Amino acid sequence: MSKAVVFVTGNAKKLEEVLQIIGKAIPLESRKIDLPELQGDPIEISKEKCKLAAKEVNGPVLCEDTCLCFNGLEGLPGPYIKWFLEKLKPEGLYKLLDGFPDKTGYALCNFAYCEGPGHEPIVFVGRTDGTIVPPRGPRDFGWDPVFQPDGFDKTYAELDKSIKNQISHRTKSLEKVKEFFSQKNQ
Ligand SMILES: O=P(O)(O)OP(=O)(O)OP(=O)(O)OC[C@H]1O[C@@H](n2cnc3c(O)ncnc32)[C@H](O)[C@@H]1O
Ligand SMILES: [Mg+2]
Repeated sequence: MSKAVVFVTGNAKKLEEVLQIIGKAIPLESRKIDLPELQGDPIEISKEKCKLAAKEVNGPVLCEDTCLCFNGLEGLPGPYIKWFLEKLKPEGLYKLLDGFPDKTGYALCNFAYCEGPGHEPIVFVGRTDGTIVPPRGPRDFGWDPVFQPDGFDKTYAELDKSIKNQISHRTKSLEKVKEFFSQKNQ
């Protein structure tokens, strides 16, 4: 019998969303491990992160790395959003764009799957475009208060969770992950 896939993250809110989105489509175990915050290209970061996770778990793993990219800043903060958010808080993220007329941006979620140590990870990209706005809504998950997805007049934080989970960067990436597992298990 194949080993269960372990989803590795140190972020409880991420895990909560992942479980809501995938339901029973993929039987997952989760493991709370704080993986290093790597630098570089988002795809490469998620691959390297996944290799480290596979080593820790010594078996098949899924992990993901999330970016918030500002078009006015050529894609930054991107994979460094965690530190920007931690230091500047949601207000400061919006203020970063002072002097930059383009307030558009996108949320990126790159899931990566690795069969185990020594295997090359596969990456599944999910992207949702939107606008960076002054913070509105609850503050319980990251930069949700400053991201207003295209086609909505509410931020991720203000939207019902069920709506966020229909349109989010994470959902789009996980749709590809689900497709991959359904092919794999045929
Ligand atoms: O252990 P991992 O999975 O790496 O968890 P993390 O919290 O370190 O997550 P990332 O390295 O992917 O950094 C992404 C940052 O963006 C935040 N974040 C991730 N997904 C988000 C979402 O859907 N909405 C708002 N903020 C999000 C998260 O809290 C981090 O501050
Ligand atoms: Mg991280």
